[in-house]
Parts: sequence; C-alpha cells; structure tokens
Amino acid sequence: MTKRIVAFSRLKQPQLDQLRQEFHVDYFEHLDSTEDATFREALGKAHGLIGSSLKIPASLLDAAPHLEAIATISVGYDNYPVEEMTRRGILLCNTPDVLTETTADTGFLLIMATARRAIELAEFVKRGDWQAGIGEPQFGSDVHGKTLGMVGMGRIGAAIARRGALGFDMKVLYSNASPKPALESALGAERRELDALLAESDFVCVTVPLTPETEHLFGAREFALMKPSAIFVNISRGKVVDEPSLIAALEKGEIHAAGLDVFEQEPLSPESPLPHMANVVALPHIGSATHETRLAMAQRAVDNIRLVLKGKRPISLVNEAAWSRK
Ligand SMILES: NC(=O)c1ccc[n+]([C@@H]2O[C@H](COP(=O)([O-])OP(=O)(O)OC[C@H]3O[C@@H](n4cnc5c(N)ncnc54)[C@H](O)[C@@H]3O)[C@@H](O)[C@H]2O)c1
Ligand SMILES: O=C(O)[C@H](O)CO
Repeated sequence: MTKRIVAFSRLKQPQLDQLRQEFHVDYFEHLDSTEDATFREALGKAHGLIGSSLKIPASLLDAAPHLEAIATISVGYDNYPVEEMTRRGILLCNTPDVLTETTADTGFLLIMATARRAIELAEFVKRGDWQAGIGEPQFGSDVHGKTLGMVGMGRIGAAIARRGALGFDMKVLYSNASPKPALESALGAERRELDALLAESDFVCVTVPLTPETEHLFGAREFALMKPSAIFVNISRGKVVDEPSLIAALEKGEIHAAGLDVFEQEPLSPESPLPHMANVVALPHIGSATHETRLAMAQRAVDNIRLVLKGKRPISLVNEAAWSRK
C-alpha cells in the first residue's frame, strides 16, 4: 500500500517530486484553515502531514486516524498538540540547526537597526527631509562594547551571543534553563537570574521557546526593571511578551526602543500602535526567511517525514516518548 502525505505549505517542485516518488501526496499550496473540507477529507487517509504556520488543535487528530507523524517546517512547535500526539503515538519532527545562523542574523539585524535607527532614518531620506547635515536629533546608540542580555541561550541565543561577543566586543549575560559552561569560556558569558540580567543589560534579546512557563514572561514588572536606555529585541514568539505592557513601557520611556520579529497576533493588525512608533522596528516574522534557509528547512521536513513513513528514525524529533512507544 502506498502511504499518503498531506502537504499544507508551499514546497519547491523537486521536494514535491521527491515525496511523490514514494508516496501519494495531497498538496495544499495555500491553506488558511484546518476547517477546509477537502483538507479534512485528505487528512482522513493521511499517514503523514507536512507544513508550517498553522495552529493544529488536538481535536484535529480525531480527523486523522492513520496519522504516524507531523513534520513541521519550523523549529518552534508551540502550535502543535505535543502531549496529545505523544499519547496517540504520533511523532512530531521539526527543523532545528538549519535555521540557527539565519535567525541569529535577523536577531542581530534588529539589534543594529533599532540602535542606529536605520529604518526611521532611511524613511527620513526617502521623504526628502535630509536638507542639511544631520545632528543630535538623528543620533543613535552604540552597539559595540555594550552589554547584551540573552534570555534563552540555546542554539539561536548562542549564535546571537557569539556575534555580539566576538564581532562587537559586547559583554554577554544570559538567563537559561541550564548553565552553559562552554559558552562562558568561549565568549566570557556570565549567567544571571532574569531580574539581574534585565537591570544590567543595554540590549535584552529573547530567544526562548513559547511554553506555559514563558508565556507573558515579559510584562510591566520586567520592563520596569530595565534601563531607560535599554533596547528590547524579540525573535522568539510574540506571546512571550504581554504586548500592552511593552507598548506602555515604550510610551512612558521606561525602555528606549524595541526590535520585534514576532507578535501576539500574526499578521500584526494595522491598528496596533507598534509599527507606527518611531522607536520600534517591526518585521513580519522573517527570522528564517531567506531562500537558502527556507529551502533547507523544507528539505529537512521532507527528509523527516520520508524516514518516519519508511519506519526509520527522523533526523529531528520533538517527542522522543512517541518514538520509544513504537
Ligand atoms: N522569529 C523567527 O522566525 C524564529 C525562527 C526560529 C526560531 N524561533 C523561535 O526561537 C525559539 C528558540 O529556538 P532554538 O533553536 O534556539 O531553541 P533551543 O531549544 O535551542 O533554545 C531555547 C533555549 O531557551 C531556554 N529556556 C527555556 N525556557 C526558559 C526560561 N523560562 N528562561 C530562560 N531560558 C529558557 C532553553 O533552556 C534553551 O536553551 C524557537 O522555539 C522558536 O519559537 C523564531
Ligand atoms: O520556529 C520557527 O522555525 C520560525 O518561527 C519559522 O516559522
């Protein structure tokens, strides 16, 4: 029997062809909702599911009685019902490593663009406002030599810290679930409790996953602990931040500026004050969005699902417990 895969995100033709050589593929290039009737019908026969950027509720698993694995084209997996998948023996595979450096580049882009006001001042030139030499009203803040506070020192956190310490001579502080002695020796990084890190850092950069523990980790209390000159950068997930508290902190001058790739609601509503604030750089969740990296992520997801459906261990597995039950 040929196994069946439902693909619910855009894949390149060679990747689709690769899947089609071994499996029957129901391909939904643009799927807006898991309520779509044709999608649900295909899911009823599917052994594998591959895609990204869609919330998969636990109840959807009832519509997929033959499902063996989901391969998400992302490292983050907060929009999947991991516990319920494990209970049912369904594997969840993700795409770590292949996107680490690109996402770290985007994190550092936010640090630089926000500190040096690059977007705001590029708009100033575009509007024709550059009429004379620039002066203090256009000055930014230095990045080199400052203190970088990493909240989350995993793959992406470490890659941003490395850029800061080795490329920009920054002092690196970090808060992480476990100590990182190798990074302490290599980068001179120092571990801090979150409150101390917030009080000491010039840049606070968030790279934790979204979990019940990290949801709204940043609220009014945390922003009040930061320096008035601090720049806050979020490259992880929007829900790690209580957005009204961030907006209030920026408005009151409790912190100086913010660089944001992710938001509580995506796409960000045009009604949100954030993209209209001069001291905010807002990007549309492009952490990993380069041609090279998105291709590598999709290929990793394709490789993961092919392996699982052939009875082999995937390259990147989130729920080990589901594998050990096989
Ligand atoms: N903006 C984007 O496009 C984009 C791209 C890739 C990843 N991400 C996000 O970045 C996250 C991190 O990716 P990664 O590959 O670095 O993951 P990772 O698992 O390697 O690193 C996460 C780190 O956070 C730490 N952590 C967890 N809870 C914490 C807490 N409460 N306080 C301090 N540290 C805590 C963990 O110990 C771990 O070291 C992903 O889960 C995803 O949500 C966003
Ligand atoms: O988690 C991830 O991989 C990124 O957010 C891209 O979707």
